[in-house]
Amino acid sequence: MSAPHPYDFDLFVIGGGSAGVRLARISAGHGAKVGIAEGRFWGGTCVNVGCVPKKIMVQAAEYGAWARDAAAFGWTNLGEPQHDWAALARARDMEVARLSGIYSRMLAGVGVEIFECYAHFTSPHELRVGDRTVTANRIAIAVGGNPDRPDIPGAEHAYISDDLFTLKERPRRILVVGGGYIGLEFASMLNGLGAEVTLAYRQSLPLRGFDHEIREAVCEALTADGITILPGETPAEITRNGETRTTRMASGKVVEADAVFFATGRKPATKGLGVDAAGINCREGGAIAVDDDHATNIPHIFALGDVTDRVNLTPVATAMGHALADTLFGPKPRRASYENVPKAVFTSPPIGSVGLTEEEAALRGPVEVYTTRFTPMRHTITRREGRKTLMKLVVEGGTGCLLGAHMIGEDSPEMMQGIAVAVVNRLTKAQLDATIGIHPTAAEEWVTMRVATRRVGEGAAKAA
Ligand SMILES: Cc1cc2nc3c(=O)[nH]c(=O)nc-3n(C[C@H](O)[C@H](O)[C@H](O)COP(=O)(O)OP(=O)(O)OC[C@H]3O[C@@H](n4cnc5c(N)ncnc54)[C@H](O)[C@@H]3O)c2cc1C
Ligand SMILES: NC(=O)c1ccc[n+]([C@@H]2O[C@H](COP(=O)([O-])OP(=O)(O)OC[C@H]3O[C@@H](n4cnc5c(N)ncnc54)[C@H](O)[C@@H]3O)[C@@H](O)[C@H]2O)c1
Repeated sequence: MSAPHPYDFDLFVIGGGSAGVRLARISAGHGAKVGIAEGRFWGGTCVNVGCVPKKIMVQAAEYGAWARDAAAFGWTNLGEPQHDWAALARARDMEVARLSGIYSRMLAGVGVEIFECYAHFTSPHELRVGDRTVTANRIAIAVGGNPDRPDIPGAEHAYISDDLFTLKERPRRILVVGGGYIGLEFASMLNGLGAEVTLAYRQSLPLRGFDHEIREAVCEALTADGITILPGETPAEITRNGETRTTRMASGKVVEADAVFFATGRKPATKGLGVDAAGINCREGGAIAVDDDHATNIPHIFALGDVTDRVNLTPVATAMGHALADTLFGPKPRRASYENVPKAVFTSPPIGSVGLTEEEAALRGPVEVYTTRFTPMRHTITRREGRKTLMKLVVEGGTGCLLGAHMIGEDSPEMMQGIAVAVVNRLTKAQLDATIGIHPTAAEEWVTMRVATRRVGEGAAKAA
């Protein structure tokens, strides 16, 4: 499609991660002339230093536990499993390289012009891309974010999440700081791979925003797995003596470890992007401010994905990229929804969640809560500690509509994808009840929780 304007491209995308690649690929498929710049790695955070290598390492950790469990099922001559970190790193890095290669080839395949360098604005329609200057009718910022490091003395002695994927060997004693997704996933996985792990976070419970009962249950599970949990702790200083890092907390508590990981959040990657040269407004903290169609205050410049700091998950970034491409170049404009985004935390056991928590729902009006807690069949045999599954449904009083579903237990992220369809579409508890279970599974509990565990939110004002 030839461009009816004087610019080099119909669309130029800055950042070849989850959001940018999808936006560029679908836009080109609609016939737009598209360019994309990626300065570090095709596929972005998710493919290279996020979801993918993390999940491979989580799976590696599971095998150790399963090998230990196997004796309970009659397997013999197994011995104590030993983990080879370098072998895992090789397998992981090969898969990451394969996927990253697919991303760049996919773009070239649909005619997107790819630039393997950083880009920055020189004016609202012009970018410096490596040693070239390009112009575009529309520009999309999809530069993602970078790990943040608390500003404390000795912070340089700690690792950030990216560093996990280049470590040559597993440290023996590890302190993980942060009670969010990355803190919990890293603590659980590194413990499963044989490290002695301490997890410290500021609040009394981890995973702010998740259902309270699930937050309590994950602490029980991680503790049962041998992780030392330090709630209410914030690091104040790190000193290094040889390979030992000594972290002094604000409370005065001291933790010694061979490695400290900061998992204290991420910052939008807007530094050096030249947002001022284009006149783009940022929110406090650096995230780019956008409207419901991902337009910035400069109408032909868009931003999407983690750089907007809304729901920082890969499927959200890709959904927004796809919707924006359809809106700008497709036959029918559309928006993807930030409502009821299903979430998973890949701890052992993992967490799956969608919709309102019990606490959020109870603020809006009367709610029925259905819960079940049980030991899954596998662990009635292994007798492994801390393996209890918790499943809960949050149901609107009166209408019976499903408002939320939350679970900690094996396979919960896999199950939650299906349950999310019910919650997103406001199916009712009665419709779940009318669905026949699959036996014997843990998943059948979703359709067999008959009696409400409790009713809450009776006094709350019904939300408009
Ligand atoms: C350890 C970890 C685990 C995660 N696990 C999960 C998970 O299990 N599930 C999930 O849904 N999400 C997970 N996430 C979050 C997920 O990775 C992000 O939400 C997602 O990658 C965001 O996509 P994005 O396109 O906005 O940004 P990114 O994927 O970060 O892509 C941005 C790209 O822009 C490039 N770039 C930056 N500046 C420039 C510039 N000036 N010029 C050119 N290129 C530039 C960067 O190099 C990068 O490749 C995880 C994140 C981390 C850190
Ligand atoms: N399974 C998944 O889908 C998955 C996995 C990893 C990351 N992610 C995404 O990446 C984002 C970033 O992950 P994250 O875990 O870094 O961030 P997060 O926002 O989830 O958690 C950050 C944690 O660090 C704490 N913190 C912040 N500053 C601190 C300080 N100075 N000292 C001590 N603690 C401090 C916060 O209280 C919080 O507990 C997540 O919010 C999520 O959107 C998703």
